[in-house]
Amino acid sequence: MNAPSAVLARHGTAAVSDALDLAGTPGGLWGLSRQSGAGMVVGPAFTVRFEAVDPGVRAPAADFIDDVPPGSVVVIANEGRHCTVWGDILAEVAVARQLAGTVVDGYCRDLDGIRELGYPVWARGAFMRSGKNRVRMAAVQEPVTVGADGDQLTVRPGDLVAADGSGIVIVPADLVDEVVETVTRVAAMEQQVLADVRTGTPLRTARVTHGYNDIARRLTVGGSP
Ligand SMILES: O=C([O-])CC(=O)C(=O)O
Ligand SMILES: [Mg+2]
Repeated sequence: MNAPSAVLARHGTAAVSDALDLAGTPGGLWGLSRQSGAGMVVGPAFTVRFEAVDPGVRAPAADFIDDVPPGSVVVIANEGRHCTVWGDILAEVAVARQLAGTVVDGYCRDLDGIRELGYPVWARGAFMRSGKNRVRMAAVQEPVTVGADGDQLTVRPGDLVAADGSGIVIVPADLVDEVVETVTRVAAMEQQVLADVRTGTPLRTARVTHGYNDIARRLTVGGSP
């Protein structure tokens, strides 16, 4: 894990999201939640895009996993289609390759096996219907569009993916240094608020003292309320 990833990994996605709000950039990936694994995962995105095939057209399972560098987070754009593009065989290879985790804008299967492996996966949910002959891999390592309900983001190869129990945040590669600096300040401010309330200061006072709500002052871009 490189230095910026290690800093972000010390904080949660909430602090990273607040830092992106301050940068005026939407980063939260709507509609996906953790399916397996634990803790905070941070790593550069390795992107994969799937497209639907017409009925009757043969489409084999996608072979990309052997090319993913260790430490990466695989980000699979499957537009929430009702078929899977991730399962326990892929997860076992991912563990062996020391990948950080997988984010599927769609569904995964073999979830019990993936949980036994302890491999971190985020997805819209679990569903067992195969993607074979329903979707095919259309691109790897190109920008992809992900997110449900029209609340979408572009993820570019090498953007940092940070994910925990609250969901996934995408940090654009050119904002990593700024976000690392801001997230450290956001987390320090929250620790000061907590320290004050633990010694009896009313929360409203502690928030004013430490500028808790200033965090929203540049929240002007993107992200549904
Ligand atoms: O076809 C899939 O969705 C992947 C799969 O089951 C596996 O990796 O075990
Ligand atoms: Mg399987």
